[in-house]
Amino acid sequence: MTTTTKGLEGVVASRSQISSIIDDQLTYVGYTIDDLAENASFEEVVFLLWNKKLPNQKELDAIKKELAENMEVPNEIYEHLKSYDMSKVHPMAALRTAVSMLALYDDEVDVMEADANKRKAIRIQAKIATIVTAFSRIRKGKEPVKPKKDLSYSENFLYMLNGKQANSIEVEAIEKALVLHADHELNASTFTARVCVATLSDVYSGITAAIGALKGPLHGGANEAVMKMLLEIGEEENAIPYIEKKIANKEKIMGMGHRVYRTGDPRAKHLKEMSKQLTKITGQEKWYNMSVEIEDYIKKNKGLPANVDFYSASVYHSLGIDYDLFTPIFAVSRTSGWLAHILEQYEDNRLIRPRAEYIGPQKQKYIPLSQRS
Ligand SMILES: CC(=O)SCCNC(=O)CCNC(=O)[C@H](O)C(C)(C)COP(=O)(O)OP(=O)(O)OC[C@H]1O[C@@H](n2cnc3c(N)ncnc32)[C@H](O)[C@@H]1OP(=O)(O)O
Ligand SMILES: O=C([O-])CC(=O)C(=O)O
Repeated sequence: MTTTTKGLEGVVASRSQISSIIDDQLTYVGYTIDDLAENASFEEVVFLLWNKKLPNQKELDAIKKELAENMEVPNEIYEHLKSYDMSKVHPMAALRTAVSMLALYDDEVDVMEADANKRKAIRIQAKIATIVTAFSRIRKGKEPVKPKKDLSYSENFLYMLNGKQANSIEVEAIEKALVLHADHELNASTFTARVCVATLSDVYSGITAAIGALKGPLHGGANEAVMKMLLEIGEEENAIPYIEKKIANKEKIMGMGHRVYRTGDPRAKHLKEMSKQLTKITGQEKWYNMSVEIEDYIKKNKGLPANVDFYSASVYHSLGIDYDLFTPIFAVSRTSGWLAHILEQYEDNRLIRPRAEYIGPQKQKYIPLSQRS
């Protein structure tokens, strides 16, 4: 064994037909993220990622119907969510547990045939939106709202979150955010999902593991951290002194930098524009202005670009969403990508098992407990 690459940087660990990042351009099955963000619905993207082709009208109607019809979750999940001490539970921890729990109510959980796995994919994608929104309502002392079969995925998400039908601006924003976050090659949580199911473990295990990986602040958890930072800064004039202090203390600025992108994250410009428009509509321009100042400063002084998590923070905040729900919303979207990768992994599976370079002590002699200092 020779080379070790810390963090597996630059290591190509899998082949995939789902999404690519080439020369800082992101595509899903060869369609640019710009094209999809401007034109595609979330359901179209889900179909695309799972079937490697865009749906025709009949296929789109079918997947929309299947998702809407499978959104309800077993009562036991609601009861479990209601049993938590909400002052202590992060929604990503609740989501991780609830998705794992869903497996207990799926009769096909260990049926490993391709068709059964696709049916489970629909059920998980449908139900994850319900779990996130139910958690949010329950902790506010409200009853969960049942999904409506005639609403789209994004409409249902907002309907279940707020208990009323969303306006077109809100739906458009969530739809675009879901499209932008759906897949991203072999990011940490997707790799986690693939490693998990490559043991031939079930789909629910793969998604549960992926949620755990997304939760961390170096990955999906960064969008929540960005909003906390903006709130801590408070006013535009505090932004640069705050950032300068962090940089002087060698702290990282959340939402900045990326393992793969060098010139910029192609999703960030869409979220930046959304942030500009939404903060204007809602009279909260300071979050956008502050974000632009920070982005410019970090680009100039550290050469780092904003990533997908940076402007999504002010987008979700201007929609009135609690900041600890930002990463769960990322998970709702990314579930579509995780599922695509899980299905792809099963199609041509081999156990994923790299090696470690041992750098610990060698040839030690066992010392009996009584002789140890
Ligand atoms: C959806 C997503 O997962 S997108 C990423 C979300 N994560 C974040 O936004 C967290 C902040 N960003 C980071 O921590 C990193 O940029 C990562 C984890 C995204 C990528 O990291 P890596 O490629 O592993 O870079 P690494 O962490 O090794 O940093 C390399 C150098 O850049 C610096 N750096 C990287 N990101 C940042 C940042 N956000 N702020 C300040 N400095 C940074 C590091 O301090 C380090 O500097 P040094 O060489 O002087 O020690
Ligand atoms: O690809 C990565 O490393 C992180 C990322 O941007 C994502 O998962 O969307």
